[in-house]
Amino acid sequence: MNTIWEKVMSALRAKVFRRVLIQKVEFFDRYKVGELTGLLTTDLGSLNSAVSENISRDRGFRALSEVTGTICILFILSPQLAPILGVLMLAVSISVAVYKRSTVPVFKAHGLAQASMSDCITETFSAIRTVRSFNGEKRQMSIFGSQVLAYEASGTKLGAFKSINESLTRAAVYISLMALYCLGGSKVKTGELSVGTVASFIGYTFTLTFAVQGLVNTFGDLRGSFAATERINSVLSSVEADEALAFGLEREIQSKLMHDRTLSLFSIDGSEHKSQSLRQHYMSALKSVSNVSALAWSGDVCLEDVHFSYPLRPDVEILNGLSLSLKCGTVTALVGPSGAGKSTIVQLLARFYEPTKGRITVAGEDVRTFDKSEWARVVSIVNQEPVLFSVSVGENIAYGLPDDDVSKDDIIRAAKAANAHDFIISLPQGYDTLVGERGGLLSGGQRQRVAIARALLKNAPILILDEATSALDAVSERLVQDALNFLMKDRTTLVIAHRLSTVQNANQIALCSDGRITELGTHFELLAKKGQYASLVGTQRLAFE
Ligand SMILES: Nc1ncnc2c1ncn2[C@@H]1O[C@H](COP(=O)(O)OP(=O)(O)OP(=O)(O)O)[C@@H](O)[C@H]1O
Repeated sequence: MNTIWEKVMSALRAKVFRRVLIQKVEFFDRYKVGELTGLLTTDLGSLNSAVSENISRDRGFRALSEVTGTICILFILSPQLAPILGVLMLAVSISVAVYKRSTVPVFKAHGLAQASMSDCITETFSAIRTVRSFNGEKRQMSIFGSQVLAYEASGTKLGAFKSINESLTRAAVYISLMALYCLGGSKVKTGELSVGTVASFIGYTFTLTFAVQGLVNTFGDLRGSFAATERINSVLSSVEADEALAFGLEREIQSKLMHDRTLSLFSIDGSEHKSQSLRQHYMSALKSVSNVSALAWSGDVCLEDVHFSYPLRPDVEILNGLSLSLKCGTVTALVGPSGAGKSTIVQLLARFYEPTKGRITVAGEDVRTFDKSEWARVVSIVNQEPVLFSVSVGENIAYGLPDDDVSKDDIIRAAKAANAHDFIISLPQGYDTLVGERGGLLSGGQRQRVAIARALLKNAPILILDEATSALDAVSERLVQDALNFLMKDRTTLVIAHRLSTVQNANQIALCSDGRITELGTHFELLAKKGQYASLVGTQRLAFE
């Protein structure tokens, strides 16, 4: 039983993880990392312990059989006393259950206080650099301090409720026993029952008391597990899964199942038949995947009359009729004031979100006709703060590529081209050195060069550089810029940069303002226009030739 339950739990954990993973990006805008972590740890943990204690390890069944068995014995011993005892026990159980129900808000508040604490921890540590750079330590400590106090207060309240619960239960049990002594005593006095029968009856009553208590606890645990299941369901049903991603993922899982048994936990089984048939319907609407890459290497990427609002703020239109053509194999720089929508364009090109109106095409084909896993393969993004994973440098460079497609030589070649090889071989274990959580054991410039090596190895035809060099000192910036120039060669590149000096060599510069492209041309053409771009350049007081 135990083994079966552990298997069921592993499968459930994997299914919940998969369901979270394939949600649309807006799902992750809505929920905090800590909340989602809680779903997979605390909620599934309480479901696991409730069921494994009570069903898998038979505690609940044992309590149930003990209660039934003892009641039978009591009936045999004394058919007159047993119903009276039954009524008393039932009254005790009902009052305990009612009381426990009234403590649900206290339990909930305690759970929420715990979740807030874990949110604060996740938020602080996952953004430690931002905290450092803004001297935010004191602020975070103060927030965490108030959450610790709130947790302490809810813990104290919960403790008080628990002890009242315990005292009431015991008082009720002893009152029942006293009533039984009095009643039994009077029956012995009138000769209706023998002393022995009453003594054994009282002995069995103790057994029944403990068994009933066990049963009440089991119901309490099961109620907790229903609450956890309800929470998991309510979070997962709040937005739709991203079918364009789910389909590609499922196809990849199926193709890898032969080699990787752990993936079988994540594959769709018969119980998800409905979503499988939906996915097959979706699949039939998709174009053949093999030509995405060919199209992206040979055709322009165009945003055609794109309108967009973030799903969490549907009434605020961020892009309103934006059109821009990224010529194949050339560099387009996107500039504009803060909040104009530049990063939003990146998110649409990466297909984290889809336009609300208009379309994005590659060589004339709407990108929505390709599944997202395939699309992800043709787009590389290098951010200002690249995210590295807490594995080795080499594994980070090869991240996401099939193991059998990448050799150590390929990794070294990419690292050399990204100006990263020299610093990597000076690390204690070279390419096998672990980079720490989010790459924290490397400097900012080193992390970027690893990210560039990763993009080089991925060899995607479309490249997006989002403010890639703005956080670096002069030496690192030169190393990173050289690596980027190599990376951009022959790729359709979109560069977003606030410092206009870094984009003057782009083939075209697009100025984004109020959710549209308002100026388009080369650096000198736009300067000659004396429009918004020229005044932005003026504001930045940069010395151009
Ligand atoms: N996930 C989101 N949900 C809702 N609104 C968002 C979201 N992300 C960005 N916005 C809003 O969209 C608008 C455009 O933001 P965006 O990040 O695209 O601007 P930007 O031009 O890249 O700015 P910056 O140069 O400062 O990075 C802003 O008003 C921002 O508040």
